[in-house]
Amino acid sequence: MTPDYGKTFKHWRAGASETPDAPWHQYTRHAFVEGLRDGSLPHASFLQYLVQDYVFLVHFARAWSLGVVKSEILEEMTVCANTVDGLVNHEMALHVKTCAAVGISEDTLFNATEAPENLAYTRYVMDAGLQGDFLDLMAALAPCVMGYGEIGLRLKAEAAPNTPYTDWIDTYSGAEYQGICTTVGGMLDAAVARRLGCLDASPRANALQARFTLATQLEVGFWGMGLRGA
Ligand SMILES: Cc1ncc(CN)c(N)n1
Repeated sequence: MTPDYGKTFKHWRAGASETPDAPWHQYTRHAFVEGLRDGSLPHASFLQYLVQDYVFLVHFARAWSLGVVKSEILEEMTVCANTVDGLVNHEMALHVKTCAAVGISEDTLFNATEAPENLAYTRYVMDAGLQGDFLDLMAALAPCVMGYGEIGLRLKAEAAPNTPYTDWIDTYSGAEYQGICTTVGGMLDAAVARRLGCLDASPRANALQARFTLATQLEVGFWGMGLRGA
């Protein structure tokens, strides 16, 4: 079942599910994800993904901070600031703890060299926010937030009992992360209504959908990097 993260996400998700190659499906059902689910993902692949993902989250926290800058009202600012807190102080704790257990320090994580797929994704999102307005930024950020929420919930329900990746699954299916998805989804609906009225009828609908779909494709590339090795 698709989680309810608001009607804007539902609309964009549908838009990324209708094209022949269905980027949303490729993202949320990627072989990397299925490897987390059934436990077949090699641990070395998981670790090198986590190292890249730590750096990814540093840049995503920067992009959500840009959301504070581009907010028009305090409620938007609050959600963006709380999301930065969630990324930096909670989600990244998974990466730090898992990597520390195999001797990878936080310093090593912070200074890791970015893989091209990582660089492309994070800088695309940052550029969407710098070049565009709050909604351009949110359309590029939404697949990251909600996609992992959707994946986390599905894997929580479907994971093999002996998968070694339960910490990862619990992080993204847990109340804290799910709360962020729901709150961001609600804020997004209000932000769209405030700026565009009805999303469907807006002349910006296609451009925003294109941003969401491209960010989804960049998520697919990120999983691919994880499987291949950075
Ligand atoms: C690449 C990627 N996309 C999304 C998430 C979830 N915040 C993440 N940690 N990494």
